[in-house]
Amino acid sequence: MNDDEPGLSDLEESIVAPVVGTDDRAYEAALRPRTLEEVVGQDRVREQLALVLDAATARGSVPDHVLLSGPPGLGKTTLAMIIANQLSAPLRITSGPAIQHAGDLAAILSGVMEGDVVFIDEIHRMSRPAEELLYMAMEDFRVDVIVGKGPGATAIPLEIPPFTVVGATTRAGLLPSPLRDRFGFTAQLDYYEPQHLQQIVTRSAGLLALDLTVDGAAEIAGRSRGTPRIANRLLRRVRDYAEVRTGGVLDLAAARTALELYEVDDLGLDRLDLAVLRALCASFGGGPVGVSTLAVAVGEERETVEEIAEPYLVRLGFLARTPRGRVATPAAWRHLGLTPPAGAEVQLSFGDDVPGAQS
Ligand SMILES: Nc1ncnc2c1ncn2[C@@H]1O[C@H](COP(=O)(O)OP(=O)(O)OP(=O)(O)O)[C@@H](O)[C@H]1O
Ligand SMILES: [Mg+2]
Repeated sequence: MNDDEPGLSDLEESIVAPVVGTDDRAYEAALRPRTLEEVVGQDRVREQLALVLDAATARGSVPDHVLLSGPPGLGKTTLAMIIANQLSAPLRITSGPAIQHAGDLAAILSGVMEGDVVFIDEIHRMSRPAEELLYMAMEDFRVDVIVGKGPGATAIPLEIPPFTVVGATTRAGLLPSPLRDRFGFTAQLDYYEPQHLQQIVTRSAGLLALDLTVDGAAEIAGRSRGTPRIANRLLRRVRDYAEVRTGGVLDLAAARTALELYEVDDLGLDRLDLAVLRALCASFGGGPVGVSTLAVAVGEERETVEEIAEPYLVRLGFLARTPRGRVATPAAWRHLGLTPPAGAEVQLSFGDDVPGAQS
């Protein structure tokens, strides 16, 4: 995992964290859709991808390189596996952090066979020299293998057969544009609608042979923050509860009680999210307040507040990052059962998303 990214241990502990946790892995393999038809939601991406793959198959050529971009847990790895599956092609899996030297990538690419799919997860974390090698391989199907060291080193060009790179990134903005430009197709994954999440947990319940009712599924979906990975994780917590307390029926009451027990509220806010909102409204009158001050008030690192709690609060329209600091919106006050002060609307006119705004 990405040890260098702040607050990750907190992320993994949290039940509503979008990133993969240790107990997700075993389940995810079983719950992953294996074909495009099984993928729920993301209709546009699914149609576009189907077209790219079908056209290549019809032409008897390899498809364009594909970049999958979007927040954690929305299905990038799933789609990469499906691409290889639909092409009946072997999938070679690697990741940006694993490719620190151009030679690491050269070693992988020099073993590629015609039509292989090379999946590079977290592609934005590759080293610069490796990126440069990748451009060339993607465009010209050629890599320069460096033989020897220092001034005597020579580059031996090596042809590689046509293949397809599937890159995945949570931070498309960090990809240098020459690399981005070499992908013929970019799929931008977006957060899921509640009805799609409901379909996803219903499907997962079927695969796990669970007795999940329609309203139970809707309840879990509503608390899943638009993210299939979270939906599947909440489903497992509700299952635990149901097995022990309700004889195995995952209905609305079981879902509600279980998720309240795990401190996931009806919008999917957890303890940290609520602590941030409460501090902002109750201790700082709704702001503006600097993020560092806010972090101290909830007893967390600034990074934890900024990267774990805030993105979803901003997405919900509960918190605004203004040049003068963080501000609670009237919706946030109301979610806490508080009355927004007069003028809460006015404060928002400072702007709504200024990353790195005053702290
Ligand atoms: N469209 C979907 N339909 C059904 N299940 C899905 C869908 N998308 C994702 N999932 C489920 O969510 C889980 C997480 O998806 P996946 O691992 O593909 O996310 P990711 O985008 O690769 O995340 P990360 O950025 O952390 O690598 C999968 O195991 C799968 O069960
Ligand atoms: Mg992934």
